[in-house]
Amino acid sequence: MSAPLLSLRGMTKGYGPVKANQAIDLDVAPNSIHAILGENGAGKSTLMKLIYGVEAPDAGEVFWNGAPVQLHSPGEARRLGIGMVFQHFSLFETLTVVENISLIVPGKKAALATRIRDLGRDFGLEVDPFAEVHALSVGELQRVEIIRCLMTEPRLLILDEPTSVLPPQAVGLLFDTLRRLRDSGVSILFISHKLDEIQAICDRATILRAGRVTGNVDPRNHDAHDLARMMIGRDMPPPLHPAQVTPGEVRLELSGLDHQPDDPFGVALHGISLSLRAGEVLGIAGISGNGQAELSRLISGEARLPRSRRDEIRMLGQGVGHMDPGARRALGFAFVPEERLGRGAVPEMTLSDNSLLTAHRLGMLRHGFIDRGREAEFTAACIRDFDVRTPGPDAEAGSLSGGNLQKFIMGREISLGPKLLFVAQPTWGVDVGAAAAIRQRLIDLRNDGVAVLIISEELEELFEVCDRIQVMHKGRLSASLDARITRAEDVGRLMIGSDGVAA
Ligand SMILES: Nc1ncnc2c1ncn2[C@@H]1O[C@H](COP(=O)(O)OP(=O)(O)OP(=O)(O)O)[C@@H](O)[C@H]1O
Repeated sequence: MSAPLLSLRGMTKGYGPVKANQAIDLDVAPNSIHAILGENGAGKSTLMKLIYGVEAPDAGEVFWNGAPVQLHSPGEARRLGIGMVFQHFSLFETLTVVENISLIVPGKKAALATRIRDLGRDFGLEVDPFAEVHALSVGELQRVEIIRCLMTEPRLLILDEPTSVLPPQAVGLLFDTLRRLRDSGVSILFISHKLDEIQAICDRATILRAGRVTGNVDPRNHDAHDLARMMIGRDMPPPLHPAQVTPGEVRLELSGLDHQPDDPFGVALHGISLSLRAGEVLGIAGISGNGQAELSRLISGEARLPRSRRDEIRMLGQGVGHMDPGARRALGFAFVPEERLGRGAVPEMTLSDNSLLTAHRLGMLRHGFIDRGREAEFTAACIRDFDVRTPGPDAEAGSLSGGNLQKFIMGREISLGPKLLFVAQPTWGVDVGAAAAIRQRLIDLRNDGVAVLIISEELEELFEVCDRIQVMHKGRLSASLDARITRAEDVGRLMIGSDGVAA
């Protein structure tokens, strides 16, 4: 390898008892796309935070072009030439692209707009500098974030799970951009759980397990199975076996639901109809931003209909359109929202207290007092059954890695023993081994007669677990398709609004 652009030696970082990074060595070559992979909680995000100066290491050295450097803040990292694009975008919706960029990059607006157009042309990141941010698609938002980073002329760009927010069609475009960047002299650190993506685009992969480096390979020389084994330390679980189940009574029914959300940037829903029975998994496919968030809020009860329209959403035999989430949960409904922090869990609270939020009905409240023993027992069982990597029930939810928090929330909701379970993005940010386990759990629930509704952007996932699929596009829901006989391309066509299947 040519002299590395960035070298880490012995990087170590602990959070209390958790050894998030232990003596990590890493060399990133110039002009390379370097993957960091590892299961949930392996220490990937921690390592990126050390490189970007967000966190300080307990021990270890950093070399930039061979010279030792200290990275005390993101500002220092940026001055050296290190940029980072986070998973969660930080743009102001009511400002234009160029206005957003001018908040960080100095210069006159006209000159900035020209640079935005030039970078767009050179790297396949076309976006209108004068477009208002709220009107952009997720793919365009990501382009703006990358452009903003490129304007500081980085030599190393860190991308944290960049494809997890993108619809399938946009992934190829992003990869073209990354290749062009590499060829123009920018190295890229690429975090992803998707092994096929890593093989498609990365020249090098460093694998982490439990905070240590367990492999450093050319991913093109290993198949996905090999990489998964290095990552999780064992073979992947065998494929799923959905049992023959005769669906039972209808547990969720929406009939011709129209809805205009309060949010001025929200998507209006038109004539949404679906029917889900006990012992069935129904999947809602679609590119995010087509009304899934609005539909989720109506089903969970976070958004409500007037009492007179309550029968437009029927759940477990009752019209529930006017009911709040607590009243719906009392009927046997459980729900995992897409946003883990803030809606799925309260980051500042312990896992035990987060259990209480939805599981209090399971005998955790007695005469107005919390039964702490019961609460801790329930939480410990979720942690054990769903392989949540954390010191224990007293850990704060915000201290868990993204994937482990997702496993915890899934575990909590499944442990409620619901009759109707609704999950948005069940395996978002979850590593391959844990994702397979979660999908198996969903199928087991179905086999046990639970009605399961899933919203997911991952078509493969939907085909793996669903009996039927409906596709959301511009606030409308397609007719129901039988997952066993429908082709992915047909769903793909409905996702972009060109109707290739007879509804
Ligand atoms: N601020 C914090 N306080 C306490 N523990 C933390 C903190 N940040 C991370 N950890 C712990 O450090 C370990 C590594 O977490 P990290 O977020 O780096 O993992 P990751 O590989 O990025 O996981 P994922 O794929 O789930 O995002 C985990 O056990 C996590 O719980």
